Amino acid sequence: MSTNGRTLRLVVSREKQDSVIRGLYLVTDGGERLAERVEAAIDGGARVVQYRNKEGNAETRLAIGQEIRELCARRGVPFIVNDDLELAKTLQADGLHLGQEDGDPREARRILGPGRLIGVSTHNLREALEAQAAGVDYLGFGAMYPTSSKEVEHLPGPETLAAIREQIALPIVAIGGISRDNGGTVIDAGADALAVISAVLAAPDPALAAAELSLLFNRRAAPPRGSVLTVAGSDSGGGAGIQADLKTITLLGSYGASVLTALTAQNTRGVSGIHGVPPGFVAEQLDAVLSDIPIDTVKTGMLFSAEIGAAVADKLAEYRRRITVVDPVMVAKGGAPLVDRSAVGVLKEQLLPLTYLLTPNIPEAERLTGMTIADEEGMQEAARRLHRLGARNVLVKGGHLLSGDSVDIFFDGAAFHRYATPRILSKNTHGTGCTYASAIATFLAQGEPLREAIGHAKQFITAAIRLGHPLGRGHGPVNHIMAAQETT
Ligand SMILES: Cc1ncc(COP(=O)(O)OP(=O)(O)O)c(N)n1
Ligand SMILES: Cc1nc(C(=O)O)sc1CCOP(=O)(O)O
Ligand SMILES: [Mg+2]
Repeated sequence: MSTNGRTLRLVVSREKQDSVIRGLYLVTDGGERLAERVEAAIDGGARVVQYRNKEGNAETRLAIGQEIRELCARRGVPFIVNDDLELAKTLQADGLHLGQEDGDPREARRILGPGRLIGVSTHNLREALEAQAAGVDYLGFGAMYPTSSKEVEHLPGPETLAAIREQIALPIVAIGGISRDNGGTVIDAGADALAVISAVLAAPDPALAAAELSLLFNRRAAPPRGSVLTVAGSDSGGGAGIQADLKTITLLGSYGASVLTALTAQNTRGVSGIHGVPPGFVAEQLDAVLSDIPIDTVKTGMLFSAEIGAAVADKLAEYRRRITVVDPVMVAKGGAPLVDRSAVGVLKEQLLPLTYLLTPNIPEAERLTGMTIADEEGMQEAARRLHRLGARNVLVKGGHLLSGDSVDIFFDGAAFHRYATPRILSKNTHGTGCTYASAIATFLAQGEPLREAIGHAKQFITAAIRLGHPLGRGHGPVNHIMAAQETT
């Protein structure tokens, strides 16, 4: 592997835990702007790139291969060629991937020489054991699910992967129909890497798609699993804000870091004073954390002013944070305003386009859209409008609608999903929104796909309200610790 002109020999280890074959393994498609999309996927977290080109003449395949080869060398990402041993040699690839009909891996190893990665496509235990005996460095195994990217003859699925896992010591790269919603299941079945074409390269934002898939591997991390940065205000009463966020993140099993945007003198009865943190110091806190600590997801709460909102948006963009849950805090439980009018404008113009999931309650959704929301249909329309304003995904929380179950409406730009739990009548609901959004950010950081993370967080917040603290003379806090014990 050559990087910046220096030639670094790729250290190939066949020990599974030391192998570079892990995480998101991107396989190229035949589309336009391939290098641009591959680089975006690398930005998002792709750790290996396989150049797979079944079309075009030799000259075209070589030219495109050279472009991707140079990109991978520049970014320090292993570059593997599919099918074609000669092309792998010409491009000085870091490895070669062979199908069952693409030649003998032993011969490929002899010709490519030591220190190159050799992988073989397998579809059942016999093929897997044969490849392992032939001394390859990793196995492809598929297809996991039906796919439109290839005519597959075999569909062993994650169940068969789980069944062969214990007999295979090599890294297993699962492939076929893998997406953000099913990738977790494939990892749980034993895959060390997810090979993906269309879920990343055909996505409107390949970097975000790669980030979502890469995050799934935190399912395997040791505790504290995943890291969450909360950017919010301090609630001296401890029930909401940074305090609620860090309790939630920690009690659910992740690592929490925090950036303060404001100090509030607050208790269960309301807010008696607010001091905003100087925007430049909010930016300085964000630099301190994001320049040093590997943060998986970000959750924002009270931003207080337009200047602070702009500083947060600038830093999220600068550090390319893609998985950000934005809880558009506007009013405290007791009715005190927590943002000024200009802050709402910055939230809409600068923060929403950087938002992975927006979690407004009804009043916040009404303020952001100018609508009046009286029922689920209104919630759906609000979600559509907020998605059009730039939020990738929207969860409109129905807690303020006073009838029936507590229903939240999710929209991802294509489909709606309804989360309903029994409504719990309690006055001890201080910090509900902060806690819910932090729980979603935490479960995302732990490698749960978005819709699963929301459902898990909905169960958690419902328990936290049900077990709420009758603390103080006003709205008591939800019960983070007992809810965590019940839902983790
Ligand atoms: C990791 C990985 N697994 C499987 C494949 C499939 O390769 P392909 O050349 O498309 O088909 P076969 O030759 O294996 O039948 C792959 N490219 N990468
Ligand atoms: C290239 C390939 N090989 C498979 C196998 O089962 O060996 S499935 C497949 C297609 C993978 O594309 P997508 O991520 O778009 O489903
Ligand atoms: Mg092949």
